[in-house]
Amino acid sequence: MTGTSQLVLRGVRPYGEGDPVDVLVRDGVIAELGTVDTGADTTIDGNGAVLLPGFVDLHTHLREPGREDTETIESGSRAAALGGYTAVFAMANTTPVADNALVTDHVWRRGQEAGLVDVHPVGAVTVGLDGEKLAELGGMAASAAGVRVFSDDGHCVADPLIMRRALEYATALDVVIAQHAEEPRLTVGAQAHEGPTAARLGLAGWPAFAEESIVARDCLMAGQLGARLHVCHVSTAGTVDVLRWAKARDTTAPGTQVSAEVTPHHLLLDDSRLETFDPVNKVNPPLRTASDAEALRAALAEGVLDCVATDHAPHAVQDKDCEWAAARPGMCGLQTALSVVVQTMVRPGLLDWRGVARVMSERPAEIAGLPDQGRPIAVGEPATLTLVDPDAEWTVRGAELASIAHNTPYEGMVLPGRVLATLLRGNVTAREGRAGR
Ligand SMILES: NC(=O)N[C@@H](CC(=O)O)C(=O)O
Ligand SMILES: [Zn+2]
Ligand SMILES: [Zn+2]
Repeated sequence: MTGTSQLVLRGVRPYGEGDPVDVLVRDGVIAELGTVDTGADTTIDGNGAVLLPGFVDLHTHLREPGREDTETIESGSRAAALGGYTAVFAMANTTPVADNALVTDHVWRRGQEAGLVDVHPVGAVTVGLDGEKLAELGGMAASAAGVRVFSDDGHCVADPLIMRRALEYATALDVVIAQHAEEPRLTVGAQAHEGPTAARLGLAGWPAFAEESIVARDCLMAGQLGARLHVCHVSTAGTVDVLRWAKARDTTAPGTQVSAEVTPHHLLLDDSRLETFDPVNKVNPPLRTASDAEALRAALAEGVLDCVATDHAPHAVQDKDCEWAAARPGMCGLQTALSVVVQTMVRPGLLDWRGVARVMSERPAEIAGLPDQGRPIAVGEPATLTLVDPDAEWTVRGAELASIAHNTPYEGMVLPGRVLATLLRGNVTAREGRAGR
């Protein structure tokens, strides 16, 4: 599908607003918006579908290098394009760990070769994710990949002095530290959200305050150091309270010091799903209570939570289809994220399509400092776009997803909202359920 110099989207509604218009794309850029009489090499009929800026995922696990049996940069890129994404941030917990420029440049280059989505490597904060020695953040930031986000995700940067140093380096380099907030001393052997459900099922608890205490500590440090902190996969109502407080006391431009993401699964699911003991529901941080999920939805609508990030975490059958305690935490999310957002936020009236553009595209692009993503839909802007049928419903089938692993907690669920097409700088990267160029 590549090589198209001129393409028309017919009858689409930017941000779901107003009457349908046509969009002429020439050489990767939006050339006309309105009624387009020009012919084109490719025409996509929108039939009134919603046009949004391409989605940006700040948190995805692509598993290459090391676990290509579960996901590769190529297969994950297909899943991303099909999910409406035009940029993803690939977490550093690979084998080898992405804690140096050799690995991050490799990930970047493989992403460019696949060419379906911009794959931005996340650099590790500490060598080997061991939490003890800072990685060479400057080397990764200055390399071809130009790493802008650093995280030990999968692990918490628990040592406060290491975290302090990381925040200081991040300020000097103008990059962001994304923290997986989990006080490890409070989650030894933890299997599920600490509460009545875990107690009844006999699963060791992962208390809410193991997350909240780290978020509070890190917000205090970021505030006093003037550093930028991004909080990964917020899962509790208490963390929302801490973030609301931290954002209110930010004396620089609001929202510059601390930002936060929420996953689709923490918006939709809760720990009542654990009754079946199906490890497909095992994830880190764990599914919390229904009232936590409600607080997360309200906070996303309010802006206390900045964006949605998938934490797409593919795992092999043998690592998921086993007894609960032995199963790896994590769930696939790239192809279902938009639908879960439509289900939990758009249908109940918590977000309109402008709001979806904000939480799925504009804010994540801002947080990571991507200049050409999350842009307005306007003449002269890059044609990096996602076309969504808001009324379509579909049944999730793990086996039909583009990821190599199939661990989805939404198996058999009927979800609303479907990605019709994804464009990356004018190239059609997904269309009618097929990814490619
Ligand atoms: N979320 C998860 O449950 N798992 C992630 C690691 C992480 O995001 O902490 C993974 O790499 O599988
Ligand atoms: Zn994590
Ligand atoms: Zn993760």
